[in-house]
Amino acid sequence: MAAFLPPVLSDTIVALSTPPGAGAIALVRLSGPNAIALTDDVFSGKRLRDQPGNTLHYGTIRDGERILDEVVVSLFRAPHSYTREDVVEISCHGSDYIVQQILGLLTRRGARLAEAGEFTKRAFLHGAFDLAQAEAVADLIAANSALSHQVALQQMRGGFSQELRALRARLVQFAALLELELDFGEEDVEFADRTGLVALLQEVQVLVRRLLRSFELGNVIKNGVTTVIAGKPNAGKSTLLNALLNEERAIVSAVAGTTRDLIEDEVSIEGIRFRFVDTAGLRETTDVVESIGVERTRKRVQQAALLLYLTDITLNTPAEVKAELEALNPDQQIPTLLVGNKLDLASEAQIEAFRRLPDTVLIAAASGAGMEELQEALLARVRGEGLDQTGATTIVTNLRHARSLEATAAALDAVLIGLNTGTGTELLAADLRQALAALGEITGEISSDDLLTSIFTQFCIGK
Ligand SMILES: Nc1nc2c(c(=O)[nH]1)N(C=O)[C@@H](CNc1ccc(C(=O)N[C@@H](CCC(=O)O)C(=O)O)cc1)CN2
Repeated sequence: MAAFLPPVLSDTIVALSTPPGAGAIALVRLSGPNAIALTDDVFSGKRLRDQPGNTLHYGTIRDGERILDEVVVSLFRAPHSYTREDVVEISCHGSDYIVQQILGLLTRRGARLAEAGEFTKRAFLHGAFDLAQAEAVADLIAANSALSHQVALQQMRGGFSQELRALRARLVQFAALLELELDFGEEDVEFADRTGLVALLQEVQVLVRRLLRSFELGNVIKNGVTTVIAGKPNAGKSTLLNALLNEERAIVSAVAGTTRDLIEDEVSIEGIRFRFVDTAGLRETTDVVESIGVERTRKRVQQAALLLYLTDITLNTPAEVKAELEALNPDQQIPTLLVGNKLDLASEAQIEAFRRLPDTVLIAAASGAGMEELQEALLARVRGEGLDQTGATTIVTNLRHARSLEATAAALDAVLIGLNTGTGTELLAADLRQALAALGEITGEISSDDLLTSIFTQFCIGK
C-alpha cells in the first residue's frame, strides 16, 4: 500500500506550531508514520508506542545523557488526529534555544522540517476536510474582527462546502443524463428533459450569483474597507481621523498643509474594519513637497473603496463642493460620502444648505458631534451593497472562490443559451462539464499540485 501513497506522506514532519520567541510554552508538533517512534528516541517517560491515543505524558527530552527540558507530550493516533496521521505534540518551555535543540534532535533522527501549511495540507490530502475548509483555517488565524472570525469559522466547519456540494450534486444528475445521450450516439434519444434542465440551471444560477454578490461584502469583511479622507487643507481631516480613531494619531495643527504624507489606521465598526487614510489637503500649491502629497492623494482616491470628502461648511458652498468632488472623482466611480465639518460654527443657513444634499453627514470633528451618524452612514454604505441585498447566509470571502464562481456562472450561461438555441447535446454536455469543474475547484474535488502548493504555502509554518 505504502508504495501508492504520494512520497510526501511517507515521511514524518516536524515544526514549531507556536510563534517563535520567549513564551510560557512552545509546542513542537510531529506528524507521520514515525512520529511516535521518533519521539520515543528522545523522550524519557512512558514508552509512547505502548500508550493509547488522546493521552498526555510528562517526562524529559534528552540529547543522550543531557536533559534539554521538562515537557508534556500529547499523543494522537491515526486517524484520530488533526492530520489523520500519528501526531505527537511536545509542549516544552517557550525558549527559542530549547525549541531549536528539540527540532535539531528530531531532524537528526529523520524527521523533516515541515513546509508552511503542511500539517493542514496533510489533513486535506487525507480527506479530513476539503480545500475551502482548509483555506478557512488560514482565514480563521488571520481573522481580526467579530465578522471575519464568524465567516471563517463557518467556512472551516463546512457551511460553504455543503452549499456547494448540494449545487454540484443537482447538476451532476443532469450531466449524467446528457452523457448517457451521447453514449447512444445516432439514436437521437433525449433522456434529459430539456424544460426541467432549464428550470434547474436557472435555479442554480440564482444561487451562484447570490454567492458571487456576497463576495463584495466578503472581501470587505476579510480585508477591510480602504476609506480615503480627502478635502481642502484645514477642512479638519486629521481631526476627523483622530475622532474616528479615538486617539491622537495624526498631527493636527492650525497651519494649512500639515499632513503631507498619508497616514493610515484601522478601526473596527460593528465588526467591519475600516482602514482610514488621511491625505494631504487638495489645493493648488507651489511647495514641492506638498504638491507631491497632493498628487499622491489623487492616486489614493482612485484606489479607495470609499471616499470621505470632508468640507468646512462655514467656508464652502454646496456648489463648490460639488465641483471639487467632480474634479476628484469624475465618473463617481468611487462611492462617496460627503462630510460637512464645523457644524458647531456654522450658521443656520449654511447648515440647511448642506442638509439638503444626498449622502451627506454633518459633524463637528473637534467636539465629536455627529460622529455616531457618520459611523452609521459608513456601515450603511458597506452593508447596503452587501449582506442585506444578497440575502445569502454564506458569504464568499476568498478571491479564488469568487473566480471559480464566475467561471461556473459563465459556463451555466453557455448551457442555457445552448438550450435556448437548440445546440447539440455534445456542446451542452461540454459546457455543463465545465461548470462542474469550476465548482469542484472551490472544494478541491478538482485540483492540481500547483494550486495546492500556492494555497498551502500562504499558511504559517507549523499549521
Ligand atoms: N494541541 C492542539 N490544539 C489545537 C490543534 C492541534 O492540532 N493541537 N488544532 C489544529 O489546528 C486546532 C483544533 N483542531 C483539531 C481538529 C481535530 C483534532 C483531532 O484529533 N481529531 C480527531 C479526534 C476527535 C475526537 O477525539 O473526538 C478526529 O477527528 O478523529 C485535533 C485538533 C486548534 N487547537
